[in-house]
Amino acid sequence: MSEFLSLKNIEKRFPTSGKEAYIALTDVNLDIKKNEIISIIGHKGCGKSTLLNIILGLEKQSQGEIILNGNAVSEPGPDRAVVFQHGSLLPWLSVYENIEMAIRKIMPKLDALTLRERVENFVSMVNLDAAKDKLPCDISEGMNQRADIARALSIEPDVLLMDEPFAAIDSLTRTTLQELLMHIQQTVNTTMIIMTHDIDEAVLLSDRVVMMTNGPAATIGEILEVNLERPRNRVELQHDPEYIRCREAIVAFFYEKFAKEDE
Ligand SMILES: Nc1ncnc2c1ncn2[C@@H]1O[C@H](COP(=O)(O)OP(=O)(O)OP(=O)(O)O)[C@@H](O)[C@H]1O
Repeated sequence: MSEFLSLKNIEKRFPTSGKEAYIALTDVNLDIKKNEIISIIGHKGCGKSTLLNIILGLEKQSQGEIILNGNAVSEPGPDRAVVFQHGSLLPWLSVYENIEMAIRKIMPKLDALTLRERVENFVSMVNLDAAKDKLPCDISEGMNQRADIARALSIEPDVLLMDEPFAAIDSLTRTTLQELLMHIQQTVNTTMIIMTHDIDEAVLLSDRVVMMTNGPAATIGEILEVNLERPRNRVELQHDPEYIRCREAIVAFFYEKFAKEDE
């Protein structure tokens, strides 16, 4: 694995009504390898979404740079796809049409047969064959997230960014979605960056867990390697010493070193 996404000295300041700007992020440095799966975990307000928007090119950092495949990121591009907490499918298009439209935009020259095969392949990847002709409003929130993941992956991005993708989903469905994502991680070659609040989710899904300190001026506090083989089985992991070690390290970071009062 070679390093291909680097966050170098990222700082983000937001203007305020006063004289001083609000420093949301400072001195964020991270090298991510191709096909690596990273979770970024932190208390509310530590700047996860801000960092995600900077990597996507939707927000400009105040200092530093993001290098992807040797180039500085300055705007959004098809090499980065995103799944947000609340799905972002176009409500007037079916699941199939949403995925089809995403592919058409990036690969306008695909012939009709290849396009159809490609859409159906991604529909199947997230087990939505039976619901492919439904509108987003006629399927559950979990199915919307599955469709959104399929749509994001269908353009074959180099990096898939996910902003608390399962946070709005009930816990049993969330488990199913995490299982599905683990299966997808085994089948596609895409670097993934998952923003989350959920300790078990971070350990289960990731190769490394990046722990953010609290804001203002949040930064990376610790990085934890998760040395668990894949495929991973969540039930067996409950007794795995490495899983327990990772969990304890994250709990210690967030509840001892960087505890946060309820606001
Ligand atoms: N446009 C903005 N203007 C001013 N301050 C902002 C702006 N966007 C974010 N912030 C502040 O920057 C900090 C980081 O916000 P951000 O939304 O990135 O955190 P987060 O970790 O994603 O939070 P959450 O877990 O609640 O989604 C917060 O204190 C927030 O209030």
